[in-house]
Amino acid sequence: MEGSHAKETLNCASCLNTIADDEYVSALGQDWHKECFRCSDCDAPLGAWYLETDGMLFCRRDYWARFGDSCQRCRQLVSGPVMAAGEHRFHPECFACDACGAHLDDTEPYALVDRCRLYCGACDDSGADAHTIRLLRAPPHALQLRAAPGALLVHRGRCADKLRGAARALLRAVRACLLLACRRIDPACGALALCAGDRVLEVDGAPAAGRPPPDVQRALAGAGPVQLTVEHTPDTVTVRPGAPSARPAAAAQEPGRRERLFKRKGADGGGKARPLKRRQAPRSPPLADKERSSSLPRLPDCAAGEEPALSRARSLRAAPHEAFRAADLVQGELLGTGFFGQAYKVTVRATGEEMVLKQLFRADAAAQRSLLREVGVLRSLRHRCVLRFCGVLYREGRLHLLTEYVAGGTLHALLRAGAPLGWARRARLARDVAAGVRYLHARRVLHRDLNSHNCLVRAGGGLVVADFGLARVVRGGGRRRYTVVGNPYWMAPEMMRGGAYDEKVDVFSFGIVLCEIIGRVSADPDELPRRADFGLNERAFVDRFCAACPEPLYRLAFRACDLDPDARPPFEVIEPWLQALVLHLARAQEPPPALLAHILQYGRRQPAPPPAGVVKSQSNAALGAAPAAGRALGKCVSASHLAPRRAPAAAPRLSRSTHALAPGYILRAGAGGIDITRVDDISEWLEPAPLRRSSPAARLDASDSSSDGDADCAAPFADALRRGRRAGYDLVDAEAAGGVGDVPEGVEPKTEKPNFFAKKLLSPKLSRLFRASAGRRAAAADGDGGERSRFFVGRPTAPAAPRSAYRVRPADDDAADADGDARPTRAGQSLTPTFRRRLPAERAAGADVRHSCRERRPEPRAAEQKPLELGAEPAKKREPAISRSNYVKMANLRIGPGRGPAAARS
Ligand SMILES: Nc1ncnc2c1ncn2[C@@H]1O[C@H](COP(=O)(O)OP(=O)(O)OP(=O)(O)O)[C@@H](O)[C@H]1O
Repeated sequence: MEGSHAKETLNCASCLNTIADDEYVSALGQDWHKECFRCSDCDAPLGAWYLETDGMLFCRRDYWARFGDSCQRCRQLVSGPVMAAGEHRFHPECFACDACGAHLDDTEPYALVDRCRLYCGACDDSGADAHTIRLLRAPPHALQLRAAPGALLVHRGRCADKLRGAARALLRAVRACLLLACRRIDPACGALALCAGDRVLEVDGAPAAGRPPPDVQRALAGAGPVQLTVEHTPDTVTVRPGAPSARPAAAAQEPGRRERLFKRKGADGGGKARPLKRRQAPRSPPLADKERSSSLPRLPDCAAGEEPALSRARSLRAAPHEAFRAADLVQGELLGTGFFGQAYKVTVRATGEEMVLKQLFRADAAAQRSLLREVGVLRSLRHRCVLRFCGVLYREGRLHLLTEYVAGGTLHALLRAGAPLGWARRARLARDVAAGVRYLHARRVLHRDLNSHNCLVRAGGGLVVADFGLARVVRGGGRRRYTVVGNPYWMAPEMMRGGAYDEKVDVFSFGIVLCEIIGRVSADPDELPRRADFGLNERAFVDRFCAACPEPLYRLAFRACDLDPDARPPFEVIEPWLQALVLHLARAQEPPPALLAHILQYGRRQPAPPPAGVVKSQSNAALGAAPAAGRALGKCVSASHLAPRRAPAAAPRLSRSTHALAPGYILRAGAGGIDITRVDDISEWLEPAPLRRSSPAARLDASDSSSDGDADCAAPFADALRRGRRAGYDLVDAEAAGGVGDVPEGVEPKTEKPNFFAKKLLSPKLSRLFRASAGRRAAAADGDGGERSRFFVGRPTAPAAPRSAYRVRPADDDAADADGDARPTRAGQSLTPTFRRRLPAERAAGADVRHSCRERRPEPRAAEQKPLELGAEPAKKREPAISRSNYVKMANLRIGPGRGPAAARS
C-alpha cells in the first residue's frame, strides 16, 4: 500500500507533472519522467552519464563546453590531471617541448609562446615581442619581498635596469615589492628575461593574485629554489586569428544554440529556468546504472600559513588522478617486461598505496605513442573489471603510467599454475573478462589485445582487463579497416586477413581466452587445436578438453570463436549468460537447458518448418505462443538435459563429441498438452538440412557466405532469389523448403552484388585516391606509390616469454596512422589508417629482424569459412595440422631470420 501511495505522488522534477509511467529515472535525489531527463543545453536525452551544476543537467559535451577546459595542444577535454600554463590547460602527456620533444614536469622551466608553442627552458629563445607565459626558477633567497609597497631597492649590477622593471612588474601583480639580488641570479635560470609589465601569475605553483604578503615572504625565504610563473604581454599582443581560448565561451552565448531550461509541460515555447528542488533524503533509490560525475573543483585557495605545493598539477584540483613526482614514490620489484616497457611495483610514500609504474625502456616514437594511447584510454575508464588508472609521472622528460597494483598475477599464470580451479570459479573469471570488455565496448573502446596475459587476477579472486596500449576509440558504427594489431593467437580471423573489423574482434579473442580457461591450455596453436582458417577446431577441443566442462561454457566459447563476426554474440549478451552460469555452478546446480539452447541458437536463423507440422523455436518463450493442437512446438533440448546425466549401463557410452549427435528430445504440442518426443538425431533439430551449392557459376558473395547456410529454409525461396542471395542453391533443396514453384525459371536478381562498387571504392588501392593525405604519406614513406604493408612482429623479450614473439603492432613508419589510433577524435584527421602492401619483389631486401611482410591473400572461399559444427556430419576433408609456426606463417606475420621460435625451428 505504502509503495503504491509513494508511486502515486511522484512528481517529475523537470515538468512537475505526476509520474504515472512505470519507468522513470531517479537521480540526484529526485524523480524524472524518462523523457524529461534531458540535457538543459542540447535537449538530448541523458543516459548513464550526466552532469549537474546549479540544478541544471548537462550531457558531457555541453557540460565541458560550458565549464570544462580543453587541452591547448590537442583540443580535447581535460578531465584528469592537468598541466597549467597561466590560463591555458594541457593534458600532462601533451605538455612537451615543441623543439626537443621532452615532456615537461611541473617544476621544469618552460616558455609558452603565443599561446601555442611550448619550449623547455633549454630550447626557449623567444624574443620579447611575443606573448609568453614562462616558468622560471630562481635560486634560494635571490628574491626578497619588501614589506613597504613601492620601496624598490635595486642592487648594483649590470642588469639593474632590467631588474628594476621586473621588480615593478612583480609589484603590480603581487602588491608587494620584490627585491632581486641580481648578483646571485644565474642567467641560465631565465629570470633575466623578465620585463617591465610582466604579470606574476604564480609563486611556487600557487596563484599569486590576492595572496597575502607574509605567504609570499615565506615562499621567497624558503630553502629551495623559488618558482615563478610570469606572463609577458607585449604592448600589442599578437593574437592569432581563431586562436582558441582555453575556456570555450559559454554555449548559451553562442547564437543559435538551443537553451532548454526545465520547462513545465504545456508551457509556451519560452520556458523558464528553474533550479532543481532538493530533497533531504532521496525518495526512491537511484538507478543502479546512473553515475554522477562531479564538476571540476575550482582552484583551491591557499589557506593562511599553509605551505603551497610546488606542483602545478596538484595545486589545481583535487582529482582522483594525479600527476606524481619521482620523489613521491618508492620503487619496488620488477613485475614484468612487455613489448615496449617494463612494469615496476611502486609505493606512494605519503599513503603507502601500492601501484604499478609502467616505464618505457625504448625511447622511440612508437613506444611513446603506445604509452600515450594507453594513458589516453585508461584515464577515462572506471569499472571494477578494468584496470584503474592512478596517474602519470614524469622523469627525465619521459612519461610513465601509474595504475593500480593487481596482486594475483596474470590469468595465464593462474591457469598454468597447478592449483585446482572449480567450474564456478572459471565461469566467474570468464564473466569478469566479459564484464570488463562489455564496459569498454559501451564506451566505444576496442581493446584489440585481449588475451590471458592482459587479464590480471586480484588477490580476492576478481579479474581486471589491462593493457590498453593497442586500444582504439571508435567513432560511429560498422566495420572498418583499422590497423592489424594484437597477438595472432588471439586475433580474429577477419583482422588476420587484413579485412575490416569492429568490436567483434574482441569477442573472438574472448572466445580463445575462454578456451584457455576451460582447457587450462595455452592459446599456442601447438596446444589449442585450431583450423587452417584461423577458427577453433571445435571437435578436437571437445575431445581433448571438455570431458568435465559444463556444456554451455564450451558452447559459448565456440559461439564467440565463430568465423562470422555477426554470429558472435556481443558482450552484453555474453555477460548475462555467464552470470547465469555462475549462479548455477556456484550452487552446484545443472545449468538450465534454456541457457544452452540460447547459446546454441544465437545468431542462427530460424530453421525450416518441418513438413510434419513441427516447428522449432528459439526459446521457452515460444512455448506459450504455440499454435493450437496439431502443430508441435519447437523447443529442442539436448538429451543430456532431460535424460539422467549418467547413461544406463546397457547404453553405449558416448564421448562428449558424439553426445551432440545422440538421440534427443523435442517438445511437441499434442492435442492434450505438451509431449516430449524422442528423436534419433537431435542435430536434425538443432541444424537444418544443409543446402548444397549448385554450380561453380554461383554468384554468392564471399561476404555473405558465412551467414548463409541454415536459416533461410523458413523464408520462401522466391524471396531469397529476389534478394539475390541464394542463387547458388539447388532447386531441389529449394523445393523441399517450399515456395520455389512461384518463381519463374531464370529469374536473375539484379541486385546480385549490391555493395560491389562500395567494395571496390573501399579497396586499399582505390581508397587511397580518396584520402589524399593518407595517400601522400604512403607514397612518401614507400617511394613507390604506397603499395606496401608493414607490420612488425616483436621478438621475444626473454625465452620465457615466447608469446611476445608474435606480438603484432603497427610498424614505426605507420606513425601517422598510429597517431590516428592514439587520437582518433582529433579534428580533421583521417581515422582510418592506410593499409599498405609490400611488393613481393622487395620483401627480401626490406625484411629486417623486426619487420614482417604481408601481402593480401585471396579471400577464402565460403566453404572454407564455414565452421565445423559438432552437430553436423563429420567433415570429409581432413583438417590440415596447425602448429605454432605454420599458424603464424599462414597469417603472413612472418618473423625475420634468426628471431623467434618459429625461425629457430626452421
Ligand atoms: N597493474 C599491474 N598489476 C600487477 N602486475 C602487473 C600490472 N601491470 C603489469 N603487470 C605485470 O607486468 C608485466 C609486464 O606488463 P606490461 O604491461 O609492461 O607488459 P605486457 O602487458 O605484458 O606487454 P605490452 O607492454 O607489450 O602490452 C605483465 O605481464 C604483468 O605480469
